[in-house]
Amino acid sequence: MLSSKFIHAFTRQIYHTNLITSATFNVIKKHNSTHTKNDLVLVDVNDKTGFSIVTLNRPPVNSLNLELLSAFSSVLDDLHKNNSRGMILTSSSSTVFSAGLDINELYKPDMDRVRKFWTSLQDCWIKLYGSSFPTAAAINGHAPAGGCLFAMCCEYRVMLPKYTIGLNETQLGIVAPTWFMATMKNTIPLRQAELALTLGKMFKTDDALKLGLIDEIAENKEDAIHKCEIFLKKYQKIPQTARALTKQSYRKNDIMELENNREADLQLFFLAISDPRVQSSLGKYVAFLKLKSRMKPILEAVKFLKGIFKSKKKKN
Ligand SMILES: CCCCCC/C=C\CC(=O)SCCNC(=O)CCNC(=O)[C@H](O)C(C)(C)COP(=O)(O)OP(=O)(O)OC[C@H]1O[C@@H](n2cnc3c(N)ncnc32)[C@H](O)[C@@H]1OP(=O)(O)O
Repeated sequence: MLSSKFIHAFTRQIYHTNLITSATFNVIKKHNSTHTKNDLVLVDVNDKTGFSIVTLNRPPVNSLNLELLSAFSSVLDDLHKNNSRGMILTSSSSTVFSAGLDINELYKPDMDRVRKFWTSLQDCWIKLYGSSFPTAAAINGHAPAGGCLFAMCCEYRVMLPKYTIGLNETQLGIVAPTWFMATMKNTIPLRQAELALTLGKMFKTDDALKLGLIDEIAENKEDAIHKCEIFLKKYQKIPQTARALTKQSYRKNDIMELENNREADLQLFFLAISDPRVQSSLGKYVAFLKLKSRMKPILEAVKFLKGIFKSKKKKN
């Protein structure tokens, strides 16, 4: 049975897709520009196609903190209100799509802030996974955990070579929420999803393609965006309402599961982050990331010297 909340959402959806006229959309087209949401999320509407390129812009790695999630949630609202023709999600970093949740929000959290943080994450997932407009991800860098989640929420994924993507939570000693798992189950075969989730596996671009976790590989960011546009254009001939309702029907059980249990999900999250073992795992992980970051110049120097040594050996 559909909850009354969801039926309302559907009715609203029909209202939006049918009754928001193209005149509304033209207003946006006329004022076509790059909008910013505190600079953390950039929105660029393409005049010709009507597609919005939404760029996550929180250097260095687009880790999802409360402010970034709030800005993204508000962008998703705007796209919905403006009856967007389609969205392409990407990143301003040249090597990272998104590093997932900001570990600093989870490690020794302030309880008031972390409540808002988790609620914002729930909001973003519900809005993105259930969006009325079609979505594609141009994955121009690594996409672990929450980064992979947002990419999987989109209906199409194009990724650049030699990066990694996956839900790696178990490797951090944490459990991905059921709605993260549901999103993966909607993307790759069930058995593969179970293995990927329990192993916390990160897939290289080629393997992600074989698995169906991504749909295409692109040469560079521009090519990825172009491929996403080709995908979105396929919907131009399909009546909007039929497309939107079909997508939402397909995803409604997962969405309703969270919609109906948001407080319980929040309490489960509180329970997890209050567990000393989880805090200890997160503490070690924060330290590991910091050490890895500091070691980078040394590792790069070693790599450089190895290269020189190899080429000298070849000459001899
Ligand atoms: C607890 C209850 C249950 C909750 C359920 C939670 C569900 C989802 C959880 C998550 O999403 S947890 C996040 C998981 N993310 C990761 O494991 C990714 C970690 N990061 C990386 O692997 C790498 O940073 C990268 C993304 C591959 C990029 O590598 P690169 O070499 O380009 O950059 P780094 O030098 O590693 O990092 C730069 C800088 O960013 C900091 N940082 C990286 N990731 C995060 C993060 N997720 N949160 C916060 N900060 C992050 C890293 O420490 C460096 O900082 P500085 O030391 O330079 O200050």
